[in-house]
Amino acid sequence: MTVSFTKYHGLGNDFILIDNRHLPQPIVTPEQAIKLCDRNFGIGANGVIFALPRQEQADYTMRIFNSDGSESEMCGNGIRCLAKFIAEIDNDNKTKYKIYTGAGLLGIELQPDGQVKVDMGQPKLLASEIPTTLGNADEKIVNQTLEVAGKSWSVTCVNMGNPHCVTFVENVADIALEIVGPQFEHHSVFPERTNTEFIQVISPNYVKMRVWERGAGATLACGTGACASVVAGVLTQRSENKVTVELPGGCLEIEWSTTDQKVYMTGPAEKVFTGVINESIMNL
Ligand SMILES: N[C@@H](CCC[C@H](N)C(=O)O)C(=O)O
Repeated sequence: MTVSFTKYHGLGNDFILIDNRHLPQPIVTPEQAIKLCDRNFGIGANGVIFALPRQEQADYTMRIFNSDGSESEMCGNGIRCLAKFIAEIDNDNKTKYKIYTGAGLLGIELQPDGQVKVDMGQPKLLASEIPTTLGNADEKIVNQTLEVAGKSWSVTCVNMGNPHCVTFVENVADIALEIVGPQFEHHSVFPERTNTEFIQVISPNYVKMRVWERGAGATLACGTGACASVVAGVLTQRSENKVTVELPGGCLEIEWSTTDQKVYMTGPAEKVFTGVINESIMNL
């Protein structure tokens, strides 16, 4: 069995895109995804994304496996890459798509300057929705204390389809990501693990972010994480609702709309190369 793929990235958060239009289930298994994401023995990526047949009123369904083989409900940088990939394989002049994800039906717009704008939906904020056992199930987790790696952190939790734990710090450069990141990810208060964002507020509409992703580790950018961070910034009165988020891979423009309470993300997505996966890798 041979499988064709296209490699894309959104601010250095990189993905293997698979045309899965003919089948409702991913044609690559989680075990194969781990191998494909390996930077030495595979193609190298933070995850594998599938363009699956439509569901409900969507044009397509998106699914994503992280580089550790776990599945996520949603991926912000990935959905921008998927939109460009779909435009390429459909080869039409459409600029608007509806994509069904684990966060529901999301609207995407390819903009004339090459950027992609995504309606990321409304954030979920209750502890039971994150999910986290920090605090009561029916309350928001805002500025709550969490002990991680022998230190007390003030955290705010946001679900953007996937779980996020946001913490504001003096200087993101000081965070020992490889040490604290895994301890947040696997903390017992997060039954489905968590993505963790470390945020330094430069001004009310400009923040710096570093991220430790569930199932992928330190990445150069995380779209859902940038959205969660702006929501957390508003909830804790540290930022405005329209913010430039600077990540190691570049900047995303995020707005938490006061009109429809949805989060809007605008950023780039770039094709890198196409290829065919060797049969021996698929057979593991
Ligand atoms: N990088 C992504 C998020 C990918 C999924 C995440 N690791 C998870 O398991 O929830 C983004 O850009 O949002």
